[in-house]
Amino acid sequence: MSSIISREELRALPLIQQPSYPDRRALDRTIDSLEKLPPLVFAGECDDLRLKLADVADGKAFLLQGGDCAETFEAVTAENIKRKLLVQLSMAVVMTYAAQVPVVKVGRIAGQYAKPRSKDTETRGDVTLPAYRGDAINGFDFTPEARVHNPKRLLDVYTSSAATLNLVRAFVKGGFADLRGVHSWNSAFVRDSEVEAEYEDLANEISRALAFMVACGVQDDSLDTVDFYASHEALLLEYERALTRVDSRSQELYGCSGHMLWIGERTRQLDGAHVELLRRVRNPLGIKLGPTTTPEQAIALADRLDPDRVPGRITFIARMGAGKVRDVLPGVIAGVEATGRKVAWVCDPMHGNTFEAANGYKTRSFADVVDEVNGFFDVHEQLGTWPGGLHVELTGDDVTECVGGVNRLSEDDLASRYETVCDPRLNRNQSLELAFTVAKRLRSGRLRRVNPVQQFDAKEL
Ligand SMILES: O=C[C@H](O)[C@H](O)COP(=O)(O)O
Ligand SMILES: C=C(OP(=O)(O)O)C(=O)O
Repeated sequence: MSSIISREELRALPLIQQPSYPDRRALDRTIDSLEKLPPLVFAGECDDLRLKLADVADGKAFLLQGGDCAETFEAVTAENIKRKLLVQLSMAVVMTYAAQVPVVKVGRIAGQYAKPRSKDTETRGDVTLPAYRGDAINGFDFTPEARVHNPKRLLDVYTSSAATLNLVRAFVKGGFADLRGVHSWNSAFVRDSEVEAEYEDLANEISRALAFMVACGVQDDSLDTVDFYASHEALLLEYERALTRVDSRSQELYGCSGHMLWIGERTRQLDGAHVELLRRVRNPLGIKLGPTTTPEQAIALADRLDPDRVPGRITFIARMGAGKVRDVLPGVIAGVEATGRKVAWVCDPMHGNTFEAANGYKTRSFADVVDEVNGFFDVHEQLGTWPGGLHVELTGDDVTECVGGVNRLSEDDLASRYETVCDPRLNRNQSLELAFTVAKRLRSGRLRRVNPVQQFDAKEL
């Protein structure tokens, strides 16, 4: 059984991508407060998600993990939370119905407030200031005051995450996610594209199928609610350590800041502090794998973080880029599979496909995103392994941050609604379009070999 790492032990480890607080005593006071606060999630919920991810690893379910690149405190409003949920529920229903595979729903939500950055500073004209590292650390405004690293923000992360989780739980358990409302999930938006028409057709089909079930006397309460889990990058070691708790049932440790925690591409060093912290907790873990990943690295990470090979513990999130996925991913998958270990393989088609547009906006092309997703499916088809899921930066809003997609956004369009504080997200239409792309690949691939009726579980809709 693992023990909670002490503050001193943690601070002695090789730390990267961490804030540099000018006032260490203020940090300690904040950590004292966080340690006393209740956990944000219950260990049993983390176990439930781990079991569902074991099904993903086993080829029996598909993971949809999505949300903002960086959440902000300002955006914690009922309307924003509702829209984030709606886009993910809509995507999940597209994939579930079209592909007839249960979709495990996990948000990049209620904790995604810290960002690793390529550079410590940002320069505008002749002014250079600390880079914005997420609301957990400093402010987005380009002023010296806002950019100071302030530990008190960690308490705002806690309260914002708690408020978000509270509403998410109320929505998904309180009738908002009732499948019979599938039409209304998108009705708040103007219907202006082919992808929305495609969604409307699918919603009609689902409504007819439900009416048919009712006519046959099938009344299933499990259609009323869904399970929706929270995840974020466990980047801020002081915060994650302070929210580590002992589960009273099992005496095991859990990271209680979110159900699923992931380790980023920049902080997955085998002997680094992030791996050390997360190896001690029992949550399901994501590990980002970029284009330089070797099979040996992936195997070593899995062995270190999951020596007991607990089903559902490890999700490898490949973010290799459209140009590399077909070359690099097969060796990594083959290497890990050859050890006999079962992990969930998930595609993040965002982080390997970022570029700067001619007008200076950081963007991604929807065509590259689709190409990486297709590459991911191609690789799994060739290897006979299960393409277990999708990890995307997205929003339910009609922003203009990624070029292309059904509305054919150009680089000139980016300025009109570029709202992300870090990386560009798919907007609502691009997200739905991607869901249809994935659904088609799922339907035409692995599902040819299984009996869809055996896979169908109404609870997972
Ligand atoms: O989301 C991922 C990283 O935080 C982000 O891509 C870093 O962006 P940068 O290269 O602009 O620092
Ligand atoms: C920083 C992120 O990704 P990566 O570690 O893959 O760059 C992220 O998903 O927010």
